[in-house]
Amino acid sequence: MYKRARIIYNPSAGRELFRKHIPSILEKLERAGYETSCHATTGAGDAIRAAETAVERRYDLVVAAGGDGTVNEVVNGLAEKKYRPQLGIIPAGTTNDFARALGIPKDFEAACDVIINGKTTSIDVGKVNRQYFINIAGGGTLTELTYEVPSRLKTMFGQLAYYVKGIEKLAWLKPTRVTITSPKRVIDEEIMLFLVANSHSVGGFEKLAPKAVMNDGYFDVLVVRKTTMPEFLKIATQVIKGDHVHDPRVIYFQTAELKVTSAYPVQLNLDGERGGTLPSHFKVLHKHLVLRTPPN
Ligand SMILES: Nc1ncnc2c1ncn2[C@@H]1O[C@H](COP(=O)(O)OP(=O)(O)OP(=O)(O)O)[C@@H](O)[C@H]1O
Repeated sequence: MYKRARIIYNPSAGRELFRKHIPSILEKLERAGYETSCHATTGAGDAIRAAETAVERRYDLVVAAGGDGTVNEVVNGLAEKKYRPQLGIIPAGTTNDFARALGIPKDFEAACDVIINGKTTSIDVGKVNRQYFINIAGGGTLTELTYEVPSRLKTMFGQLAYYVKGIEKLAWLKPTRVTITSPKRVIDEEIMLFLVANSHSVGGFEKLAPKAVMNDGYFDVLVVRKTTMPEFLKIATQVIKGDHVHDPRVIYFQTAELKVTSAYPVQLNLDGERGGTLPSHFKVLHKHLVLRTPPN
């Protein structure tokens, strides 16, 4: 019996280089025994629909080729369904945090080899209200910076655009009072931001949530309490080594479930994309998706 693979790619992702590699990627997958077809996404939300269609058509494998935004949309198209094809990732975006956390190579061909020859790993998926995330969710003023960089600017300057915009945005970071309720603890105070991580690698920081494991059934929650801006910047510099989790202004814990509410309109960010506003109910869906990952 032959197998079928659907490549869902974002032609505008990253430096728009993926399209040129399609013939060789198709060849590789066909040689590995997959009858393969492609879907080029047309705009926001299209990868969700494409993934839903791949479920209906009973594909064995869905390959998400793009950045974290595309991977997030594909996950949103698969996560709700009873039958879920396996997921492969080709990191073709500006930000490929999730692929990096999994150790998937940046080279398209090498990433395709991982899909073909790698192992299958069941990983947790985060559910927040009616949406899903695979890498990280966050709330607070700082997390708004990711969607304020126009797409063209990102194509030209890549990651650099984030940092320039990020520095500008830091001045706008405002503490907000939120209530975070998990089975073991309640936090009710003014905070700078909160992060709910499934993996340890976010925004190029390998140790943002140092204890996070993608299939342990838990989120790693990081809360930065109200601080002054110089203090906040000091915490930010500690992130490089993972020392921030020991800072008294940082709360770090693991939980499979939490609720976050606020009397103020706090924006949510899911895998770098806009995710609505609080209140939010976060739940781990343990080992919910099967991914193709590098052998070690
Ligand atoms: N054909 C298209 N043209 C423009 N935008 C698109 C197209 N297809 C999808 N998109 C949008 O592009 C967004 C970003 O995609 P993706 O993450 O794959 O790339 P990226 O280069 O890493 O960008 P980002 O860093 O913003 O995530 C997606 O959320 C999607 O809504």
